[in-house]
Amino acid sequence: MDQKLKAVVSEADENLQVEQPMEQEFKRIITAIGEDPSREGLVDTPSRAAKALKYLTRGYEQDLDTVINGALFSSECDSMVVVDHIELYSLCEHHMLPFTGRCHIGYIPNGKVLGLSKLARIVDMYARRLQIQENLTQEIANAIMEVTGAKGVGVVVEASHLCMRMRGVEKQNSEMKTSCMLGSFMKDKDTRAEFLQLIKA
Ligand SMILES: Nc1nc2c(ncn2[C@@H]2O[C@H](COP(=O)(O)OP(=O)(O)OP(=O)(O)O)[C@@H](O)[C@H]2O)c(=O)[nH]1
Ligand SMILES: [Zn+2]
Repeated sequence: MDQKLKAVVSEADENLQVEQPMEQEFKRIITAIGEDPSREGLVDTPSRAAKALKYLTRGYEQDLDTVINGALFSSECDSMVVVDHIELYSLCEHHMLPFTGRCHIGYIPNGKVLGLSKLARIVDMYARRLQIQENLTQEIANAIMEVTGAKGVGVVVEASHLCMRMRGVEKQNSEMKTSCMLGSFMKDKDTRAEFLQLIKA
């Protein structure tokens, strides 16, 4: 490639980088809040912020099949399996501010158990999207039911929302607790009680 063409291609590359839509939007936001996006400390901020937001919402690029990666194993186990205190980081869909907390999962297998880490990966896949906590809880439970065909699934999420702490009503200590019980966890109160007891312990 001759020098002139190289220069044109390199300039086009630069423009392409600058014109990444999310970066452009962050530049506009920085301007809208009264800051100068060209000042030294902020020059790279639009691209950093875009990268961070893409990371925080990477769940949109994932699907259940890829996340599970075939880690579903035959098992005779028909007792409750509980994995608790799976930390979660999400963004509330109303303010796009973080909510963070823990997810507790229980299920009763029906011939198949799921790779342990995959429960946490399912939580992440749905948490790393714009969410409300109620839907997040339900989506996690439905996914586990769909993938394992379990006799029952229970999911409890406890989370603290920055939109309630840093702004708005500014309540620092309240947590939202949501649950979704499916199959035997819904129908059988002893199963539900066993699950709730296990996650309390
Ligand atoms: N149910 C539910 N509500 C949420 C969640 N995250 C944020 N919210 C609420 O969404 C509501 C949005 O209410 P609006 O009145 O439209 O927005 P707002 O003026 O910013 O509300 P305030 O937060 O009360 O200042 C607020 O009550 C938030 O607390 C969530 O995960 N679940
Ligand atoms: Zn919010």
